[in-house]
Amino acid sequence: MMAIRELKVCLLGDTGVGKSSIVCRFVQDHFDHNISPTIGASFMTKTVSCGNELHKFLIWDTAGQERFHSLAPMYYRGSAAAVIVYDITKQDSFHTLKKWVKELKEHGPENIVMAIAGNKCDLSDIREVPLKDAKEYAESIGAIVVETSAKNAINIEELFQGITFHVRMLRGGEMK
Ligand SMILES: Nc1nc2c(ncn2[C@@H]2O[C@H](COP(=O)(O)OP(=O)(O)OP(=O)(O)O)[C@@H](O)[C@H]2O)c(=O)[nH]1
Repeated sequence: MMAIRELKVCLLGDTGVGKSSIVCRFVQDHFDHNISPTIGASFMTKTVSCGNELHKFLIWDTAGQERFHSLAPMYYRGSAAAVIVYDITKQDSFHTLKKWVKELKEHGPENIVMAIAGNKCDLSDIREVPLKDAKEYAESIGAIVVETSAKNAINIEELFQGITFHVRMLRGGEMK
């Protein structure tokens, strides 16, 4: 029998950056132009095989609207990884991302793997955040960084593979 390793991941970031869309693309390989803003948080799972193991992602997709901010600790506590999402066409959302990183560093679990996702890379013609800025920032905080498009299915699998890889390294090759 294959071992199942569970991995709790939460998504954080400004409203409208595409957190739910990233999860929906990853879990259901689907994209919805008319997706509604998340209320509170939503939970989904996806199990992928990796070598001789099964990895079960337990994914908490939080609501980005400011009125739900105080709920976030319930979801990032106990997470092995946080995906912090910004929209490459909105500088403000990159600023919000930095606030989330600060909060995670102050109140999040020690050793949480942070992955920065610059979403909506299909809209690079109206980009406001240069990839270079995101890379420099990610490096300064020891985070993974990737530009994604939930719409066009770009780098979504890679994002979660990167997370698995880094969580594995932190756990000394073992996904417990
Ligand atoms: N062009 C483009 N649009 C996207 C992409 N991802 C999401 N969107 C659109 O952006 C809008 C917001 O997406 P959501 O997934 O609801 O964003 P969210 O971050 O979950 O928002 P909250 O639930 O309010 O926190 C929707 O209209 C999506 O269709 C993408 O990769 N490219």
